[in-house]
Amino acid sequence: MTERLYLYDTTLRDGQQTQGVLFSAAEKVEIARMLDDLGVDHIEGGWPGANPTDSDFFAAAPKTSATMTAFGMTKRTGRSAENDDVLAAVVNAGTPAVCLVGKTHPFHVRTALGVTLEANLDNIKVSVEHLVKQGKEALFDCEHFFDGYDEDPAYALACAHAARDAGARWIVLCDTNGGTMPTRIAEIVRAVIASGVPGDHLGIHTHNDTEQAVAGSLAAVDAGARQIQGTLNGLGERCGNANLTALIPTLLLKEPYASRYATGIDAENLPSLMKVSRRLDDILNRVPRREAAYVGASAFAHKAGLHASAILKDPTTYEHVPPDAVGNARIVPMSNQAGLSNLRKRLDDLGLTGSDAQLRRILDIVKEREDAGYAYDVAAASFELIARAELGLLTEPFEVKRYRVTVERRKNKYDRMVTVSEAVVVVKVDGEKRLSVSESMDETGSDRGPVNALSKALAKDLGPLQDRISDMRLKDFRVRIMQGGTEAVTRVIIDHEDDAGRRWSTVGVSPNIVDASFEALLDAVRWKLCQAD
Ligand SMILES: CC(=O)SCCNC(=O)CCNC(=O)[C@H](O)C(C)(C)COP(=O)(O)OP(=O)(O)OC[C@H]1O[C@@H](n2cnc3c(N)ncnc32)[C@H](O)[C@@H]1OP(=O)(O)O
Ligand SMILES: CC(=O)C(=O)O
Repeated sequence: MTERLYLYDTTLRDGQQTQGVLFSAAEKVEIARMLDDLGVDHIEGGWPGANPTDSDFFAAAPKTSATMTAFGMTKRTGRSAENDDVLAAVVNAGTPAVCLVGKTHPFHVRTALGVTLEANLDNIKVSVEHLVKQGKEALFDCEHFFDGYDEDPAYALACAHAARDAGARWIVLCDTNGGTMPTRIAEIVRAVIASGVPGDHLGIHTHNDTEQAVAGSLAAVDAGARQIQGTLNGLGERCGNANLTALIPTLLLKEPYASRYATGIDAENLPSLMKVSRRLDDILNRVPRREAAYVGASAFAHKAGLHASAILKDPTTYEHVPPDAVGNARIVPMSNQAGLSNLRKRLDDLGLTGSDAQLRRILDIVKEREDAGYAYDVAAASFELIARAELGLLTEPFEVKRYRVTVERRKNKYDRMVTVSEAVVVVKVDGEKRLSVSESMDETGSDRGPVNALSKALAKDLGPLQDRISDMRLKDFRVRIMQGGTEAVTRVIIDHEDDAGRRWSTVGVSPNIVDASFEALLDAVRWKLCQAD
């Protein structure tokens, strides 16, 4: 008989507490949809009232099968729950569930809140009762529970019971500072269950300060907790939270969890995990962690000769789960054979074939260029151009003779200082030179920057080819400085789409951001023309 384990995602709240992470409301909506498609049970959307972005998100929160949850803190001492404006903003966010954090460690009650232990207990009780009265599913995050339990078990338990008696559906034990060992987490979870909080009302929320957040969560489950809180890619305050991107496959694929528990994640959905993880990195403009468990690019990369040779005989020799179970792929980077196998598959998908010599040449070019900073896994259109060129299947219908971009700060006709970029591109089509000039101003008079000017100039007049590129639209532009220091180069990835619904990505690399951008823009036009061919 399988028991239900519940997954509570806090990417949009604790994940947003990661240094350097700042989601827009629209990005939060996209991430919430991804989480919902994945199948988590709760989505903690943020703290309504704490900042305009979180308030905007809740005002237009997407409809989800997962329970959308607003986060906040217990009411402050000296006012009623009804009159606490911070609590009111959380309760009024319109979510079916609310999770409130409260202190459970006497040291924090005295030092951080500066109130008596009794007043804190009353704040917990009254705040949770207030949620229940409003018809909310109430969750109570017991902040610093494990450290609090070690100082004063009776008080930590009293806080958990105050919330439970007030009607909280979930009592979530938090290892807020992330320093508790998994064995101690298990002991304390067992003690909480023995005190009368049933395991199917107990959650675990761990931080990764000793790189054991996932282990701590599993220890809590082994001890009887039935809700796990975590984040995609392990985002979160300081060193992060329990990484759901690692926990989810472990729960679905590893014993004793796979046969003992059911989660809301459909096994058929598991292969979408890698895409979800990459999309989050993409939104954050972060380089995906290659060594990430299950979803990292290196998670199934077999570099050592001994490993590579055995893998080709039977992949289970060096793989603990099949890579496609999580949407990942096997890579054998040091083996020519394995490299060619991968390449053949990609060319096959494009309806292309070539000789072994041609394929080896393509492989060498890709490897050399990736070593120089190109990234063909996220720029498939640029890869296709390399492959077509080497296979003799690419015609170049125009040639770029030169281009120039200038950036000028000047007064406009309303006597306001504005920045304007101007781009000039000279191309040769059918033996005829064509010069195009474009500015970076859009129709509203706003400056769209030098790359926009360059893009418009390049696509402005390709003479007889113009009709074939006129529906191209630049959708996204991502810049990353690679390597750093004096060796730094800039990598630019540009996404385009067209009226046929195609979306394609191209890459450019150079020490100069304008050159890198132009290379990516040029590849985009060349790819579009070769599709039309
Ligand atoms: C463990 C966690 O990760 S919990 C989540 C923490 N997340 C965040 O803090 C992000 C969002 N926070 C914010 O935007 C702001 O801190 C706000 C809007 C919530 C509050 O801002 P401010 O009113 O300016 O207060 P400030 O942040 O300086 O201090 C927090 C206040 O809450 C009090 N407080 C902290 N925890 C609790 C609690 N569980 N219940 C009641 N009050 C609490 C503190 O004692 C402090 O009050 P004080 O200034 O009277 O001592
Ligand atoms: C609530 C929370 O994020 C913590 O205690 O870590």
